[in-house]
Amino acid sequence: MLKQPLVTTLNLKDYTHGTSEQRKEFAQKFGESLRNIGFIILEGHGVDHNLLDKNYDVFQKFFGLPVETKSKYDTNEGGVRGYTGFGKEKAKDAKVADLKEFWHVGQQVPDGHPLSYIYPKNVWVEEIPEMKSLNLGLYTELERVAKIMLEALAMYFDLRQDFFTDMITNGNSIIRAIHYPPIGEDADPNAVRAGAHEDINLITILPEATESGLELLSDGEWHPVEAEKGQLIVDAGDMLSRITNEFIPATTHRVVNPAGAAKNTSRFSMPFFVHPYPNALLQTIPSTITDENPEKYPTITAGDFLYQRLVEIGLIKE
Ligand SMILES: O=C(O)CCC(=O)C(=O)O
Ligand SMILES: [Fe+2]
Repeated sequence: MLKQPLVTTLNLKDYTHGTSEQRKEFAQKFGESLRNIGFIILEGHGVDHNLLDKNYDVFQKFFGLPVETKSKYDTNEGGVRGYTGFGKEKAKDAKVADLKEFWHVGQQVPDGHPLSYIYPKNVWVEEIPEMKSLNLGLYTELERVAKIMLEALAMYFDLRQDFFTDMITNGNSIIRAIHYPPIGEDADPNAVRAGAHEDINLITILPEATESGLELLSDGEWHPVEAEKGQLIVDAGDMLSRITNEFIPATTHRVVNPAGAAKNTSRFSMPFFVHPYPNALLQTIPSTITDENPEKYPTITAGDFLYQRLVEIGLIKE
């Protein structure tokens, strides 16, 4: 018998263009796959490959700038906008920092919007003026896909259609463009590109990275997760796990260091972390509370939960 792949591939067109039966089937498979392994691979999402390529181009240009130039864009705003240099972030409970530098693009709300006083402003790079519209175009597209996925998830849980999408409208979602440089001779032998961790947010959408290395942990074993060109990887984070009373796991994953000649190659990725707005309540979905699985977590706001986790990973000092 053919071995089933660990991570299920789904086609979003079955939901966006399908009959009501196909939509239901998509929602069912999506929910079940997240439930089983916390990850799926997505096709048919309509994100233009040119847009992804062009974003990779500008991010590579940015990370190639001299350190002094990049540092101008380090806002020290808890690492949530602009540039964060090497050695700042480590996985929760890890002893050494990850081997990466990154760039964050957050939600844009109009001036005067209540959240405009809460969200730090995005930072744009003088040296690469085309970066702004490309990054915002990518943000809009990944947010569009996120909303469809979360609408399907609401169907899976028999919730009103906009249960999750209301939470992420003007949400604190963020694109994180990451550069993992070549592994130098002087690298700390204990340091990895991204240490084992769970994502903090509801779901994460990961366009395919420029190199392999992503792995997920299942039944105590690490398994590579590879997306082909044009596919997106989608995984569940702690916030989703929390409000589903751990019915959906936030699966642990990591990015391993390459071996051999690949050591000399940089790796770039650009996950989109889908977050609720800060005052949204992370409250257990009632249907996930049963006699065998009593409610595990008290209600907390998304903002308070995020703050706790950013302290744990070293991006905010208490
Ligand atoms: O770089 C990747 O492929 C994944 C990175 C990741 O898991 C994260 O930043 O949370
Ligand atoms: Fe992650």
